Amino acid sequence: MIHNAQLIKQGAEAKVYLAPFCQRQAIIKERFTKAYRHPTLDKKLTSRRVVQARIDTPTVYMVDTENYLIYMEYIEGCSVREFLVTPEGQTETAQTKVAQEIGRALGLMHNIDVVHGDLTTSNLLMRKETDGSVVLIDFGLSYVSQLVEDKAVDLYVLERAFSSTHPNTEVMFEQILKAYGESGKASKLILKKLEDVRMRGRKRSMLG
Ligand SMILES: Nc1ncnc2c1ncn2[C@@H]1O[C@H](COP(=O)(O)OP(=O)(O)OP(=O)(O)O)[C@@H](O)[C@H]1O
Repeated sequence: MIHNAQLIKQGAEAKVYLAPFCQRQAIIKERFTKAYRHPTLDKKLTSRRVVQARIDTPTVYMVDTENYLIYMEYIEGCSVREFLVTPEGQTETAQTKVAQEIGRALGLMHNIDVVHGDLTTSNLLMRKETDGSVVLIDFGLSYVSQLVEDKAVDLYVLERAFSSTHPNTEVMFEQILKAYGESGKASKLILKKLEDVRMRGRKRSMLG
């Protein structure tokens, strides 16, 4: 039981709380499964890379390995998923701006060989204080890889999340890929690979 905590999400693998911590609001994530994988070598490498590359992610305040809790910065704002159902989120201007932010953030992340592993519009938050700049969250399935294929699959997972959750966002996703193509080192190669990954996805769904 966490003191004064407000449950904001009950998932299959974790509970997410909003709670006071050192005179501010913090997010506390409680995993039910075995201890956080965060302190393993791989996770340390991932988080160091992300911080060094100045990719915007919530600052981790504390990891309580005994109780499977991670304390992190509370990002005031909303997820891209929530934003896209607001009237403003359905305008072309707003979607273009957010798409550029997302594409740039993903380009930076892949530049440092971090593959997110679970890109969805719920894992992209928009910071209220900086007028909607995009913050990446939930690196629980992330890993370090230089492979073009892994990065292309990362993008494909997000593409599927867009097409299954947000109708009429094909143009927005194209804009994400355009911004991504302009910000990554090998991004043109990765975008080419994405076409193969899509084709495989289509074949698989045709086979049932
Ligand atoms: N640092 C944060 N600041 C603000 N809100 C957050 C933060 N971390 C998580 N949230 C909120 O809690 C939700 C769930 O968080 P998260 O994705 O980390 O949990 P999860 O249970 O692993 O979810 P998923 O089912 O997407 O894997 C987010 O979509 C977001 O609304």
